[in-house]
Amino acid sequence: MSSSILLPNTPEYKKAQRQYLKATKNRPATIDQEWTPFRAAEKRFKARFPPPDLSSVLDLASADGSRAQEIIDGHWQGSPTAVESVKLPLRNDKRRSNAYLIPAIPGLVILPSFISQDKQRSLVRWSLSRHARKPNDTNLDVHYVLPEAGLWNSWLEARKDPQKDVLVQPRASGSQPVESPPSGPRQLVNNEPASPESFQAISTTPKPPAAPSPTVQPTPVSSLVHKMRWANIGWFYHWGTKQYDFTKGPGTIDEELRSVCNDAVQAVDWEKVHGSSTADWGPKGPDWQTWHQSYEPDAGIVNFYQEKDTLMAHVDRSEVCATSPLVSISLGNAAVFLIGGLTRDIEPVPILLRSGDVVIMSGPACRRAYHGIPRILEASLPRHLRAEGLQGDEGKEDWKPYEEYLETSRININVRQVFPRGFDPYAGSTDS
Ligand SMILES: O=C(O)CCC(=O)C(=O)O
Ligand SMILES: [Fe+2]
Repeated sequence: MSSSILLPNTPEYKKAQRQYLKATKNRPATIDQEWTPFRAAEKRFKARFPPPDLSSVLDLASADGSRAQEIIDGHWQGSPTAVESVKLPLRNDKRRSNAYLIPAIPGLVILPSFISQDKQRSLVRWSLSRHARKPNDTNLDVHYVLPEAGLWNSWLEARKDPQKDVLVQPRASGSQPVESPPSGPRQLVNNEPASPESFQAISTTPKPPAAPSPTVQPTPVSSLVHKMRWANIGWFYHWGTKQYDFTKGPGTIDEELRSVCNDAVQAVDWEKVHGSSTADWGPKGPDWQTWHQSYEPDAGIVNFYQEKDTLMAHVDRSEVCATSPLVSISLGNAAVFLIGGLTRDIEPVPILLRSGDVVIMSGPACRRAYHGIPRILEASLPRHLRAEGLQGDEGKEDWKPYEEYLETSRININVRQVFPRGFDPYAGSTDS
């Protein structure tokens, strides 16, 4: 898709207009009155027609002269003043860059362009080639017998030799019996927020494996690669119960990723973020004073978005620690991020996230705030993620498949700390 959808009188714009008129012809005029403010915002930004107006979207990059080219190439632009933000210099930072606090969402910290261009490319490679494969679980594992080398690495081979674009077989095929969910009464999904008190109950809740779909068809590597939606990081997440499955062990956290997340948490002066907090931090009180020592990521997810994908409003409440920093890294195409409050009835704040931006969600108010991604901003891939943007010839050919994939994608690496300081999951208690 090209950026011409933004220009009236282009064939793309007119086509989107026709599709819109057709789709909305029979829609009752009052339909939007039933939507919560969060839902209404999602609808607004998701719309293909008219293309969303981003003037209400906070775009911190547009106040940064060093990102001017990135904004021009990325087509879409918000406003650096659309939402009130407060500049906070980073600690021990030679580049003299800043974090930004959003007073409407206490505990939300944005670090624009925190990840260098080199590091962005390295994290893209890590996500696709090294991480989204065994032993890490992906959305496709339950349904397909994925290639041993990992789907992405098989795709790299298939690009060079079409003979290698083999059919990936469904799990529920041939003589294999289809696994069915355990018999007996259906388990209610307990989506109560996790906490140290509920840890025992969470650990012992049965977590039956999901059943492979009996309807999926053998699918070539070349098309399955675009169906990858997520890959698990660290502690194993059980989607059926929306709880971590601690019986499967802690998994590993990649050292490069751990160090990026740690750098981000160390760069923030937490006293300035939470020093005057009046929020309820739970029975043990605020813990932000220890984050520079105690922050230790141990779980998370890599999200792979294709252009039309969205992530609906949700709260990540499965972590036993409900306050520690959640570090979220944006790579590839830009997106609109919405974050509101404890219910969907609170009007969310829209924020434009570009490749290399880091968002930290911390403290009780922010970690329990509804948030989501209603829009991937198509055609916004920055030049430094294109082969032509690489210095010299070295690595250009090698980068091409990543560029091609990113052209229509966004990757988000969302990293969490499940346990509070001093909590021993095997003893099931906190030292105090
Ligand atoms: O893609 C993003 O920026 C947010 C992802 C997210 O909220 C999540 O994975 O829980
Ligand atoms: Fe989330």
